[in-house]
Amino acid sequence: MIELKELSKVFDTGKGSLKAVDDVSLSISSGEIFGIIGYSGAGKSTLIRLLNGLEKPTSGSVTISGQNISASKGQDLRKARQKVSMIFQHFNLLWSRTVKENIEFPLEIAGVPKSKRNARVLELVELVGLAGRENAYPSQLSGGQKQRVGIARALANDPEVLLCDEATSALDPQTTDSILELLVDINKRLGLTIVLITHEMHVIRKICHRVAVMEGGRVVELGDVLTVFQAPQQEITKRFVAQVTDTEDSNETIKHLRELYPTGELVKLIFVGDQTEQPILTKLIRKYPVDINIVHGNISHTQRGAYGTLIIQIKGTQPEIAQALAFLNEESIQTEVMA
Ligand SMILES: Nc1ncnc2c1ncn2[C@@H]1O[C@H](COP(=O)(O)OP(=O)(O)OP(=O)(O)O)[C@@H](O)[C@H]1O
Repeated sequence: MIELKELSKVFDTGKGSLKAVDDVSLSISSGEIFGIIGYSGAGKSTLIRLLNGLEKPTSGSVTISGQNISASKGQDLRKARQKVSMIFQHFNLLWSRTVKENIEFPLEIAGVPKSKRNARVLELVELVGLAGRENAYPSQLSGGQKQRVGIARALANDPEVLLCDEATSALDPQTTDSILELLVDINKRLGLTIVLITHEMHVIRKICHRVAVMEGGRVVELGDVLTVFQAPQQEITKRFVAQVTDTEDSNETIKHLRELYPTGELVKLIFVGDQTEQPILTKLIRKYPVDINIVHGNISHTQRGAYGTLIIQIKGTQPEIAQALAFLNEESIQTEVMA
């Protein structure tokens, strides 16, 4: 569906040249929700502008549904860009137009006749949950409602790809969740391919199928969300994953427990997918004469299934503890004895 091949973008700054996107190759399947995460300056915005044809690559290519966007010009480029739509952090609505008129705008530009426009706008208003607010002005809407208008407007001309540029960064956590749910809903209902850029790992965890981590213009890690959360490879990915799993609390608790119980072992267990629903600890204490103390735990849900971490203290003799750990490994639970 989307194919990036050896894509690079170099900017000439006053102080020399700067590689904002550096040799990126990846492909995104039709119907996928693909996340790109990185800190400020990593090259995410430049990459997304290359995707919608607003920037020309210095080298490499962007192909969407078989059409090379980066090599197209004039009428061809306009046609190719119709397949791609975008929503923004600050919504980019027309303030002097109502909800209905904002959503209608891209239809007007595309030359859709007035009679057809009305029906399409009402359909979109319904789809994004704004029924009853058609005649309100953007200034009368909450942030979440403004983004719903942005989404409806982006969908007006039936794009194949929706690009989301930090689309929830200006929203509070609850509103963020409702917009993310809407994106998942339209992805499923319309089979729309979604590419989003963000610096927030919870956005990736909640809705993406796969994730690419960007640093210094390069994609340094790429994989299925569940795999990346379970076993991040790069330092930067570990930091992003820690945003949504580790808490200050757990470190404090471990330190505290170490002082309270100098004996035994503190072990971090990592569960993935179906394992999160199995009574593995019950089996363990029935089988081995060890005591288990649960110190900290959480389960997170991704679009690809659940994963969880649990920190336990195991008390018993050294051979008993070793047997218990071997049992957990046999059950395919990843274990990490904490120092
Ligand atoms: N038009 C431009 N001219 C010169 N340098 C640019 C231009 N656009 C981006 N850059 C530089 O390219 C690098 C990548 O910027 P980019 O905006 O793509 O990163 P980002 O990951 O989106 O960060 P942010 O979230 O802060 O926008 C930065 O060092 C930036 O200063």
